Amino acid sequence: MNTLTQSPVWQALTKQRQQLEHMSIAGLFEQDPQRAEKYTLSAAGITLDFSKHHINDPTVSLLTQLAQSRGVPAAINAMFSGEKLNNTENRQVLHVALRGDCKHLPEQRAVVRSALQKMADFVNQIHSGHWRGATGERITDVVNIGIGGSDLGPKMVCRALTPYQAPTLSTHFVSNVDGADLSETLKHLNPANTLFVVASKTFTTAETLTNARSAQAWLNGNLNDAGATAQHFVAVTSAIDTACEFGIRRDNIFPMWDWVGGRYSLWSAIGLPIALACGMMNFERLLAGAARMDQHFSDTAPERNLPVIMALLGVWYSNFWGAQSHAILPYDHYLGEFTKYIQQLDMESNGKRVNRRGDVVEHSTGPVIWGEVGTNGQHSFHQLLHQGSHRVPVDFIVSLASHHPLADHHSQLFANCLSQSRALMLGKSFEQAQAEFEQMGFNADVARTLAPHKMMPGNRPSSTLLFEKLSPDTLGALIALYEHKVFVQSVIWDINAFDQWGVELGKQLCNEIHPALTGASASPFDGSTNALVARYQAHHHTNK
Ligand SMILES: O=P(O)(O)OC[C@H]1O[C@H](O)[C@H](O)[C@@H](O)[C@@H]1O
Repeated sequence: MNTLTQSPVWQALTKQRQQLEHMSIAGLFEQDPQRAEKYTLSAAGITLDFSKHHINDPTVSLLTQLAQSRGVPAAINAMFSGEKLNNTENRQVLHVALRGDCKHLPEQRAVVRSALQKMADFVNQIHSGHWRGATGERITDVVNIGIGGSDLGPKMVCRALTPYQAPTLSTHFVSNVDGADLSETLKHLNPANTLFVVASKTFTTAETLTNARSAQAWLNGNLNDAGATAQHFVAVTSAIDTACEFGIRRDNIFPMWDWVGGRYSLWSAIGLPIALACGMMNFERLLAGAARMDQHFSDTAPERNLPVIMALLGVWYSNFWGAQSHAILPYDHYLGEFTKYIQQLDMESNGKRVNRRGDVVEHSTGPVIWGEVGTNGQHSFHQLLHQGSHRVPVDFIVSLASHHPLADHHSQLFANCLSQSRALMLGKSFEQAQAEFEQMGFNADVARTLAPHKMMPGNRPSSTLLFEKLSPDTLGALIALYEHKVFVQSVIWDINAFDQWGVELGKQLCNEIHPALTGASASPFDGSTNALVARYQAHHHTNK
């Protein structure tokens, strides 16, 4: 069998790139008046305009052929049927069962339904004030202690759904082992009104356990009650016995399963802070929005399939245009944590260098994901997007209506978003730049000298994702869209998107270095590490 890069479709795409290199995106619009309409798709309340890309009909046709030839439709079917796609950990990949009917997965649906009921009962107890802290007071603050997938998803969604939050309950997120994170959070809180959610699929993550122990000491110390954990701590984990050993009551433990990956888990009880903050009804709307995107993904042909198209565009730029990064720029204050969330989703899933059989791949895989909300980024890194030497495809994300129709803020925001994608595409010619300098009063020689600095090459690609208003349903669909995009790319690259062995070595080494810092063990490391350990020891010795 041909390797991926030797396959006829790959070779044809390489030729396509050579042809399109000489055509500007703006020129493609002139050639085809139907272009915007043709390259716009909608599903589950989300519209994707992918017309501002280096593509034409033959490109789209070849890219969808690539998806077919790599078995994307069969892989989608395999995921929804519960096949063990996570081959290195021998696990199913069933985050879709957390939010859809999945009639053929009755076992998973039954446990999911019972977990949702347990969440609903708990949310009701907290909201109604039936659940009280150890001193009899109501809970007013929830602190989620978790990291990675047990933090980024619920944190991102809670911020995104701020307009849906109940005013009587505040949510806080502590993830970093840096004591500043926990201390800065707790200093504003009253232990009598505080509930901790310890979120850890494995219940072995060092940062989470360290933070949870310190939170427990703060609670018990302040309430002068060694038994306060029972009313102030709940856990979400698949390691129920370990959580019990920590002191959390078995009744107060919400389940997780090995068929849900950490970075795909916000739909499970890991989403408890979302349900507490926004109510169970809004949590279920989030699930329903994701389920609508799941249905579109599983039922739609590749050329009309939003996640597949987004995945193929990513492959097109990573593998054929040499793009090493991808910017995600939400023009939405509430999506302030969205790019960080997608960073874990994409980079932990597709940041791999071997295929499913362990052979080193001969092409690039997942890009560096980065970005920030607009318009803030415009006054920071957009300079590089417009004139830098890197090729960075962009996703712009924007809503038609704001939760805050304040004067003309939203029309300004929307106009800025459209201006950026247009500026990236059109650029500014040398002549335009020179003429602008002459209009400013510079003579022709000076204007010519300055013009290269103002000139912008343009022809830089972007997609625009549009929806009516940021609601739980829309957000659910948007997240599911990116999940599936990442999955499709992994299928095309033949990598396992569901393990993360690359994070393990750092953890192992930390277990060796940490005791050396306190002198509890020797320091047999490399010269640099030994010297840095010695500096740490010297500092702590002299400051004793
Ligand atoms: O939920 P936990 O088991 O505590 O895991 C938290 C996180 O840490 C790990 O190191 C992985 O890199 C992440 O994928 C995971 O989400």
